[in-house]
Amino acid sequence: MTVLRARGLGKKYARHWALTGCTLDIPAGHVTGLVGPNGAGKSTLLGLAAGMIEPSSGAIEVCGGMPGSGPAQLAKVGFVAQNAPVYAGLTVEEHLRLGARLNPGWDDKLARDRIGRIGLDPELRAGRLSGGRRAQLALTLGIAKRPELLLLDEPVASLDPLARREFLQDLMEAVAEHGLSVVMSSHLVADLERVCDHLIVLVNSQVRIAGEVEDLLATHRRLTGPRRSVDTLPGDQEVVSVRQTDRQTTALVRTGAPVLDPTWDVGEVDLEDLILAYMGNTGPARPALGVVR
Ligand SMILES: Nc1ncnc2c1ncn2[C@@H]1O[C@H](COP(=O)(O)OP(=O)(O)OP(=O)(O)O)[C@@H](O)[C@H]1O
Repeated sequence: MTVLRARGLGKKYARHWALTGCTLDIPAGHVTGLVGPNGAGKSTLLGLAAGMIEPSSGAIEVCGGMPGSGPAQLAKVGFVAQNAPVYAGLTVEEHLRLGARLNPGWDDKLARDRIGRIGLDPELRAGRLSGGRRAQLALTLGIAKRPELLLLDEPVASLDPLARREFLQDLMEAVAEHGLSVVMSSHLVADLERVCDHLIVLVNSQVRIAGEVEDLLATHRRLTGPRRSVDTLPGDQEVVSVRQTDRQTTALVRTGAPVLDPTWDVGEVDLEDLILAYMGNTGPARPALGVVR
C-alpha cells in the first residue's frame, strides 16, 4: 500500500522552484528518511504532503486523499514542522485537552504517559519550555493523534542524545504496533541509520534517489584503484561520485552486477557514504533510478 504518491510534483516560490518533477511512491508501514542539503526542498515536500502549501505543478495524494482537503484527511496525517509549533500561551495540560478535542483518534493514555516520562510539568506554559522540551511536546501531540502518516521535519534536532534515542524508540514502537507510516527529514545520518528502512535524497529541488535502504546498499559499491578515468567503466556501472588523488581513484558506483575488473578493489558502502555521494552529485537527476516501492 502506498501512503504518499507524487507525480511530477513541483512548488514554485515567485520565480524559484523549491521542488520540481518529484515522482515518488512511499510505502505504508515504514519509516522513510528524507535527506538533502539545506534548501534542497525537504520542508517543501513535507508541507505539500501535509496540505500546508499547494503544488504549483503535478499531483500529490496522501493516504488516498488530497492533502488538506477536509477534516477526514487532516485526521489521517500528523505534521510536526521544523520549529516544533506549540501555543506559547497554553499550558502542557491545555495542549493535551486541545489535542483530545481536535483529533478523533486521540490516544490520551499515550500522551499522558509520554508527558510523564519526559517529566514535563502539565501546568507549565509552552512558551516557558526549553526548545528541546517544546519539541518533545509537539512530537507527543503528533504521535498521540494516532495519524496514519506522521510527517516530521527535523524532529530530533534540538533533543539531547538520550531524549533523541527514546523518541526514536517510541516512533519505532508506533510503527510496529499501529502500522504508523513516518516520513522524517533529518541531517543526522546515525539516527536515520537506526530507524529508516526507506530513503529519499533530495538535491537542488529534485529527487536524486529513492528506495529501500537494503536495496540501495546492495546496488552501490565503492571502487578503489590506481588513478585513472572513470569514463572507462562499463555502462552498467553508473558513477555517483568520484575522488582522485595523484595516485588513486575512488568511485562510488551504482551497479546491479558484480564488478569483474580485478584492478579495482571493490568495497561495500554504508548509508552515510551513499547519502554523501548523492548529496555531492549535482548532475541531472534520474528519478527512474529508484522510485520507492
Ligand atoms: N515561503 C517561502 N518563500 C520563498 N521561498 C521559499 C519559501 N520556503 C522555502 N523557500 C525556498 O525554497 C527552497 C527549498 O526550501 P526548503 O525549506 O524546502 O528546504 P529544506 O531542504 O527543508 O532546507 P533545510 O535543510 O535548510 O531546512 C529554498 O531555496 C528556500 O529558500
